[in-house]
Amino acid sequence: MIAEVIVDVPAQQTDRPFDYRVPEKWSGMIQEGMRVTVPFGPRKLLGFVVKLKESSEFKSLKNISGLLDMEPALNEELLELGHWLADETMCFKISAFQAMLPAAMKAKYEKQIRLTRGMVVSDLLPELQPLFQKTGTMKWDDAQNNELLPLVKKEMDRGALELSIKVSNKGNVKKEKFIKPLLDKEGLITQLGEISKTAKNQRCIIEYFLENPIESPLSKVLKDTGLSGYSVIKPLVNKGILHVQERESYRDHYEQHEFQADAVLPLTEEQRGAMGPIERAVEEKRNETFLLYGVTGSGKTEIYLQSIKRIVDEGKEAIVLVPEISLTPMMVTRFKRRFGNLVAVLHSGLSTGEKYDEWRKIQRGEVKVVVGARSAVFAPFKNIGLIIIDEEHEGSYKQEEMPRYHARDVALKRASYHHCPVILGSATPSLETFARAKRDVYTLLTLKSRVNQRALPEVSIVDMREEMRGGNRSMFSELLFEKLKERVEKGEQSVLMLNRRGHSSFVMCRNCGLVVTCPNCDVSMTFHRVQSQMKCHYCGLEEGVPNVCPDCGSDHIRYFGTGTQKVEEELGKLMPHARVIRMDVDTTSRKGAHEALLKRFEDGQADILLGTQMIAKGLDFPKVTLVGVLSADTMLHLPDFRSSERTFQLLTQVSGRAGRHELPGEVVIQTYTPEHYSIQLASEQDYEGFFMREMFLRKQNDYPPYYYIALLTVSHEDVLKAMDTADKITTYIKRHVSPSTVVFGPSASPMSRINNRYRYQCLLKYKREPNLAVILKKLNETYGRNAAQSGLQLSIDVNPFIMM
Ligand SMILES: Nc1ncnc2c1ncn2[C@@H]1O[C@H](COP(=O)(O)OP(=O)(O)OP(=O)(O)O)[C@@H](O)[C@H]1O
Ligand SMILES: [Zn+2]
Ligand SMILES: [Zn+2]
Repeated sequence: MIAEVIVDVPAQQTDRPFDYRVPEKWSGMIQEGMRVTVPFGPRKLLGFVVKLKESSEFKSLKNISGLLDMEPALNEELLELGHWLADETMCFKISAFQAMLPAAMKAKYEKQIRLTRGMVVSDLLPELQPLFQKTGTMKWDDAQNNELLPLVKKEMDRGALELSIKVSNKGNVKKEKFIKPLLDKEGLITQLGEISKTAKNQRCIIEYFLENPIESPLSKVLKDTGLSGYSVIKPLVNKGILHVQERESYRDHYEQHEFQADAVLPLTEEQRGAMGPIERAVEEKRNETFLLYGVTGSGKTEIYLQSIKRIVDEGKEAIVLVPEISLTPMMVTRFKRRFGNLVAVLHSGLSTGEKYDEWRKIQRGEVKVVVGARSAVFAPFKNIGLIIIDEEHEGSYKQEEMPRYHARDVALKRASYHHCPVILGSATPSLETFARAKRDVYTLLTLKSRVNQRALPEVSIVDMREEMRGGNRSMFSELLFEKLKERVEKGEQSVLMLNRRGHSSFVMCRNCGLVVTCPNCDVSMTFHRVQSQMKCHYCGLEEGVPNVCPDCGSDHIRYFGTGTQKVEEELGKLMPHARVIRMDVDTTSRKGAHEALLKRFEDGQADILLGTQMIAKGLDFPKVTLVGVLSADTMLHLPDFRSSERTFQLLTQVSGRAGRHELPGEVVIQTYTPEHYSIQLASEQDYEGFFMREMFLRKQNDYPPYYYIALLTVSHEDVLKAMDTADKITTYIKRHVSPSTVVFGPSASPMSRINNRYRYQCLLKYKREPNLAVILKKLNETYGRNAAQSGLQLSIDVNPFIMM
C-alpha cells in the first residue's frame, strides 16, 4: 500500500503530496488523516497521510518510518477542510493542517545519537558506554552539555554511532497513578491490626481507604491525608493491600472551580420569537444562517444556551466561538453551569497541555459543547448540530498570519457539511453580515430591547476641545469627573476605557518636538512605566529612555500621551480614595492575572475598572452604572476603511456595560471630533442609522460589502527591491484580471517599514474575478519559491481585515 504524505516543510516546493510505501506491519492500521514520520532527504519529518492508494507512478519509494497517531488526527471532514483552507487562503497545506490541531500536536524534532545497526554498547569507548546502556541512544544536547561531542564525533567517524532525529509530539499526555484497595473493609481492619504502631503513614493510608473504599488519583489521596510522595503508598502495594494503576488523565484548568447547575430562564417574548426559527432549523437539519441582532443585554447568550440544550439532548454537538477577550471566567461559568462536564473550553490562557487535553476530550466525544476563541472552529466533533459565533463582527476572528482565515467562513463551510444551522450574534453586526441579512442570504432575528425592558444607558458626548478652551488640561472632562466622583461616593462601580491604539505613551523632546521612533520600524516607541523602558510593538525592540534628545541635545525629554498607567496616576492624584484596577497588556500578561483582576472587581474590591479595549466586551457587572470613554477618536483616523465601523462598534459595546441590572446606567464619551457620525450615532445607539450612512460611503468608494478586496504586500530589506517587485506584481495582475476588477498600486504600505523591511502593496477590488485564484497562485509560486534566498516576502490576504 502507498500513502500520499504532506510533509512538515512550509515551502512552495514541498506543498504537494509525496508518495511513501506503507510497511507491511502497518497496512491494516494506517488511515488517512494520521500523522506519520517519514525520511525526507537527509532528514526525518512529520507528515500527514492525505490519501492511501494501491500503486504509485514512482518506482523506488521510501518507507514510512513511524506512526504518531493511533486514531486519525484529522477526520475525513477536517482533512477536506484543510485542502479547502489552503486553496481559499493561499496557504501551504501543512500550515492549514497544523492550524486545525492544538500546538501540542506539532512536531518536536530532537537530535539524538544512536548506535549504528550491528554495533553493541561494548564496542564503544568506555566513557560512552554507560550513557548508551539503557536505550542505545542519547540526546545530542546532553552530549553537548557534558562536553562529550569530541568522543561522539570520533565514534561517528568510525561508524559506531550515527545521528538520528527523533520526531515526537510537542506536548505530552499526562499520566497519573490511581490507587484502590484490594481488600474489603474487614481485610483492611485486619491489616491495620498487623501493621506496627510506629508505621504511622501506612496506618493513615489504610484508614483513609477504610473511609473511602474507592479508586482515587494519587494526588487526591495525598492531599486528603496530608502525606507526600508515592513512597508512602508503595509498601502497601507491595504487600498486596492496595492496587496502583497508571492511566491517562486530563489537566483541567477549572479543577479548582465549582460550578453549580443553574436553572433555564423562561424566555421573554422577544427571545421566544427569535428561538422559534432556530429550533425549526435544528429540527429540520437545515443549513441556515441566522443573524441574531440584539442590543447589548438583550439576552442573546440565553438564546445560545437554550438552543445548544436542544442539540445536546439530541446527542449532537455544538461549537460556540467567543472573542478571546470576552472569554472571561464569567462567560465560561455560564456554560459550565448549564452543561457541566459536557463543556470543553479552549482559550489562550490555557497551557499547551491543558489545550491538548480539552482537544482530546472533544475528539473522543467525551464533551458535547466547546466554547472557545477562533481556532475552536476546528473542534474535531463528528456530529455537529449547531455553530454559534458571538460578537461576529470582532476582528479577532480573522487570523492575521498563515493561514489567514476568517472563523466565520470556516464555520459556514463546516455547517454546510453537517447540514446544521449557524447563529451569528451581535449588537453591532459587521456591515458584510448585516447586508447579507438584509438581502435574505441570512435570516435576520432581532432583539430590540434589553431583558426586562431595562433602559439602554443615557449617553453624553463631551467636546474635549471646549474643555481645553475652558482651561481644563486634565484628561478628565468636568462632567466625567463629577460623575465618577459621585459613583465612588455612592459605592457604585465605573468602567473607564482608554482606546489605546496610537495613543499610548510616547517619548518626546519638549524642546524640538522630536518623537523617538523605532530604528527598525517607522513607528514611535511606546513608553512602559514599570520597566522604565521604551518598546516597539511591531518588532519587539526594547531600549532605555535617552537622557538627552538625540537630535538637539536638550535634556527636556519626557514621555507623553495617555497610557493607562498615566490615567491611573492622575486618578490617584485627583481621587486618592478611589480604588482602581488597571487592566491592560502589562497587568494581564501573567497567566491567570486577567481572571484575578476581574474577580476582584466583581467582588467589589475596587470602584473603578480602568482598561484598554479588552474591557469593552462581555462584562456583566450589576453594580456598574457609569462607563467613561476617555478618547473616542483615536481609532477614527487610522488609514483603514473600517475605522469608522470599528469606532462605532467599540463605543456601542462599551456603553452596553452600564446599567445592565437594577441600577440605571450612564455613559460619557470624550472626543475631539464630536460631530463625526460614528460617535453621534453610537451615542444614540442607532446601529441601523450607522449602517445606512456607512454603506453609502462604502458604495461610493467601492469597498466591501460592495466589492471584495485582496491585499498583496511585498517586503524586502532593500527598498528598491521591494518597490520593484511590487511594481512587477501589479503589472502582472493588471494584465491578467478581468476589466471590472480595479487594481491599485504599487504603493507604500501604511506601515511602510517593519523590522527593517520595507513594505509595498497592491490592492485589488473586485465583484467577481474568475481568474483570481489562478493569478494569486501563480504569483505565490513565482515569488514564494525562493523566499529564503532572495529575502523577499510576499503575503497575500484575501478579504483582509486590517489594511496596514
Ligand atoms: N429570559 C430571561 N429572563 C431573565 N433574565 C434573563 C433572561 N435572558 C437573559 N437574562 C439575563 O439578562 C442579562 C443579559 O443577558 P445576556 O448576557 O444573555 O445578553 P446578551 O445579549 O448576550 O448581552 P451582551 O451581548 O451585551 O453581552 C444576563 O444577566 C442574563 O442572565
Ligand atoms: Zn530635541
Ligand atoms: Zn520596531
